[in-house]
Amino acid sequence: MLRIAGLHAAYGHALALHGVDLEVDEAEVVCLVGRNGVGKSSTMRAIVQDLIRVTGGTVEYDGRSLVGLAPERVIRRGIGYVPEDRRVFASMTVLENLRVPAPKPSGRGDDWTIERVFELFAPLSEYRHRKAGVLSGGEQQMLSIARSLLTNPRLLLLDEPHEGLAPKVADEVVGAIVELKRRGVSMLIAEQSLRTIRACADRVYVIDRGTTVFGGSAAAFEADPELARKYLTVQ
Ligand SMILES: Nc1ncnc2c1ncn2[C@@H]1O[C@H](COP(=O)(O)OP(=O)(O)OP(=O)(O)O)[C@@H](O)[C@H]1O
Repeated sequence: MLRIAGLHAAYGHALALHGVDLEVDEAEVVCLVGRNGVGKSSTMRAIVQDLIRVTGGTVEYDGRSLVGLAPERVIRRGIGYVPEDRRVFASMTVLENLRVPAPKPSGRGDDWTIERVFELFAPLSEYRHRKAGVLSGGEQQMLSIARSLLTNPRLLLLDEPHEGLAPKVADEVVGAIVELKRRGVSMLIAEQSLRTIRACADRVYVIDRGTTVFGGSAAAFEADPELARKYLTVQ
């Protein structure tokens, strides 16, 4: 469904990506790994056309190019994006945050509703009238994912969903990712650890200094411990 080939992208004149190749197929979980600053977030931004400018290569979703679209049009095509900084509205309650996205019917008859996202993320249900700004990092992460689900994405981009979370909370987020996979949501997840790869990845791409240096099955990635040693921060 998502095909990126020979992607080059820049912030102003500063080239951040020069040769990213990756694919995500229907119902697949794909992990994008690499150390700090190698271009994982930039790749996600180049998909949603946010902040960064594509200067070469192709980014196609369902066979059509995303390059040059406004970010909201990319989202309307069925791509959900949960950035690293989560971007919840701190002064609004959990419920008010969840009422922000304009619902887009999926046409598949299994649309997400606020009550369904509360089933997936029980703490959000409990804190529905609390201001988002006082939630823990893990709860804000859940809120950001929940809000994105309400647009009924077929593909969800998660940028380092465990960043800064305590191990137990990170496990809860992984649990939700596994459940989303079970429900057929395709995901591209930026990662610096083996946690999600072990829990649910089908495929892994490694980025180093703006270029894809490995692409293969999660089993092939795990079979070569040198890859994790060289390109992951947490093993
Ligand atoms: N808004 C920006 N303006 C200019 N350069 C940027 C911007 N964001 C990132 N960069 C640069 O782009 C390169 C790739 O950064 P990117 O954030 O994509 O890496 P990353 O793999 O996601 O790492 P991290 O985990 O630190 O976010 C880095 O050299 C970074 O300094």
